Amino acid sequence: VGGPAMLASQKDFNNAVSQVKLLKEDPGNEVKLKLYALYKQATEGPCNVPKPGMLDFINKTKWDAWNALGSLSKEAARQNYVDLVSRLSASSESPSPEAPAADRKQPESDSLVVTSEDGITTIRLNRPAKKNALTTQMYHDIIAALQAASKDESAITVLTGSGDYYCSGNDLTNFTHLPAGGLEEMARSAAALLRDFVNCFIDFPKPLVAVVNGPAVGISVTILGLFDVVYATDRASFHTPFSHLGQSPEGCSSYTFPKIMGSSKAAEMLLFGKKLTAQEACAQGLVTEVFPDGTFQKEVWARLKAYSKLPPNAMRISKQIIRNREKEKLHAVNAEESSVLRERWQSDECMNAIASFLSRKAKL
Ligand SMILES: CCCCCCCCCCC/C=C/C(=O)SCCNC(=O)CCNC(=O)[C@H](O)C(C)(C)COP(=O)(O)OP(=O)(O)OC[C@H]1O[C@@H](n2cnc3c(N)ncnc32)[C@H](O)[C@@H]1OP(=O)(O)O
Repeated sequence: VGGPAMLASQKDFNNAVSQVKLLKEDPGNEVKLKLYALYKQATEGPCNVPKPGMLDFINKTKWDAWNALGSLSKEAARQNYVDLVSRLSASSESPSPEAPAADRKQPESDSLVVTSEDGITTIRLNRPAKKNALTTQMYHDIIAALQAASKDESAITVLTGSGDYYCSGNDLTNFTHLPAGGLEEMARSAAALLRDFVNCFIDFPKPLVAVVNGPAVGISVTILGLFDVVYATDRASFHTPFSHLGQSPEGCSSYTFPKIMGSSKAAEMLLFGKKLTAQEACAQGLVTEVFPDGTFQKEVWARLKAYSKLPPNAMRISKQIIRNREKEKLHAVNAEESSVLRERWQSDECMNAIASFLSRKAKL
């Protein structure tokens, strides 16, 4: 993964502040409140003034919006302000401001489709012929999509798959393109990518929902412990065959799974690769709710559309309260899991398992 994207400069910010005054359309109170909060955060940092009294309604609303930005850095607030103003300027000139993901940098390949509609940003794995196995490019594109979604106007972000599978995990051919530095270099760069990828889920600030439209394997299962809600079709299954592949758990599952389902159920999945049905995963607490396949899409999207109308700041803040105290621990777990896998990927056990799959001798 390349370095962080360049953040907006003070000059960009000043230009955006002037641009706001030239907007042709009134952006409405909610957006004005967001602009106010980002401006305060960008210029003064985290909210540091006493909360106005209950009856001072206007100032209290402004204070709440500023305070909701928590410890967002001045630089990130400046960038968010510039992004918001540039979207507002574009939409006041464009005839179709609601065009899905119009202002979003689209993924590099068609294997990932990102859309924004009805307050929901949807990241769809779109490689159905390969059961949505994750290529190296897809990891990069998902990272970029999550970073964009964390700053966009949507209230909720969803990850789902196209076709009959949710995701068959890491594309095992990722390990067949040996770089000049050989196996060691490949394992090093895979571990760095894995770590960045999982960090994005740990840090994601808005409600994150998995719409599991079919069987899920490997890393697509382990990261579910970092989602806020997981809806599954009754056709889904949940499989983490790490020992079969000579690998070890990732996605913080070595920590989240024992916490969610207790250590012996977690061990059955993570050590012995026991595949869970959707109902079993729900009973273990990994899945929030299971729906009949025939009505899955209709029921889930109707529910998500209703949830996306809830006040977005309240949802963000509630997520922060629920997740923040765990973040440091999760980052440490992610670092450890990635470094253990770096060694595993150089082992004979792992190489033989991958070779077996690729030569069509083994399937899960
Ligand atoms: C140097 C940088 C590298 C960066 C890498 C980043 C590293 C991060 C890695 C994090 C660690 C992740 C771990 C995991 O996710 S472990 C799990 C890995 N997944 C698997 O082992 C699944 C393998 N697939 C199967 O067993 C079966 O395909 C499956 C049971 C999923 C479906 O079986 P079914 O019979 O229904 O369908 P097919 O097998 O015919 O599949 C259709 C085609 O899709 C291809 N396929 C499916 N899954 C994968 C996969 N994971 N990797 C590669 N290819 C996959 C399959 O080969 C078929 O292709 P063809 O039609 O061409 O034959």
